[in-house]
Amino acid sequence: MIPTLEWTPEGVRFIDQTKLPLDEIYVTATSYQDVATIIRDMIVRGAPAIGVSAAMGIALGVDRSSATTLSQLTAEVEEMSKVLAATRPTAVNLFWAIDRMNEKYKELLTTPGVTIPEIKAALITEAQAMYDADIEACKQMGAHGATLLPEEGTVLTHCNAGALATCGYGTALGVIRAAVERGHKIDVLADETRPYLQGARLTAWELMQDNIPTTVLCDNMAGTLMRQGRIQAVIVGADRIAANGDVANKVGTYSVAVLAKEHGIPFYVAAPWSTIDLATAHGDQIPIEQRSPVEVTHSNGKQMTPHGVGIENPAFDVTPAKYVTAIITERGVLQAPYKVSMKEMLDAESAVPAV
Ligand SMILES: CSC[C@H]1O[C@H](OP(=O)(O)O)[C@H](O)[C@@H]1O
Repeated sequence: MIPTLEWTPEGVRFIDQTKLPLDEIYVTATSYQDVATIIRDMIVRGAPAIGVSAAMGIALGVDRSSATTLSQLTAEVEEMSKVLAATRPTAVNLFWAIDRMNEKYKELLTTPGVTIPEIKAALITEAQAMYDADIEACKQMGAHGATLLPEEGTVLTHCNAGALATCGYGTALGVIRAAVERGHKIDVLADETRPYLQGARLTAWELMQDNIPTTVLCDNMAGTLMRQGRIQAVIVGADRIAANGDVANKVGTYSVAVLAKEHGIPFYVAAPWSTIDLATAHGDQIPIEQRSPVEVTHSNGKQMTPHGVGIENPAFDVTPAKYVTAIITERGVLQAPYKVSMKEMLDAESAVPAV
């Protein structure tokens, strides 16, 4: 399994995704501030991965704390949570994970006579449980979604929703992996996904590790290949799914979804339940991260645009629910049009049975 991140006695170790695909370099965070920098600089990225990273960041910060009283420690946990929550605004998994660690901390405080060492150990256990749960959820997602993919055919994906975006198995790429493990003969078209090139650098690298045939496309090629009948399905990840089923994902996803609809190609979203955000009514309310213009003006440190030209660099876009064929979760497949609302499904703690 690809070691996207892991808890070690020295700290939280990450594969440096800015160095892939040519160099496999690891960095170890020894403070929660290190983890925040690693998330902000996209050394680790991907909604589920940054959520668990933040959880481990809080566990690390508490583990390294020199607080001698619970009130000191509480103030420190509040500060860590604020710093980690400020790293990136779109992926709801980040905030879900930080909230879960805070809920665990508050629960621990209600334990009579709880000691700081006991709290330290319990938060490490909680973060590691989230890590294990992510891998299990991705494998369940894979099992539910595999049947939706062609027995034999070409699947397009956008960005990287793979092992490198999670704790090691992937959401969209997890469904592809599961289908291949079940004998489907699938080859993958990976959008390069400018400007950060998650597809060209990360999806291509990780699928080649699994010997899954992969071809990299420029982001302007999918429409033509769809018109030529060369794509049988599209599957992507998500950073936040609003209560009405609108999906925020890497910029360019909306264009692919509209093209898929136009060509009658199924468009699947694979995401854990922790990506569904009932507090956000519809997609236009999802905060879209605006990243540095340098990511667009430069490639490998070489400037490609004239000095002073205007630059747009939204990191995500929103795909309205009407373009989504189904949302694949660890609890089943939510087939559009949704028979019940996301809220009813979450309340029911169960999803529509897998197709
Ligand atoms: C499994 S969700 C991965 C999701 O996160 C990516 O964004 P980023 O690389 O900026 O963190 C992209 O939206 C992927 O679909």
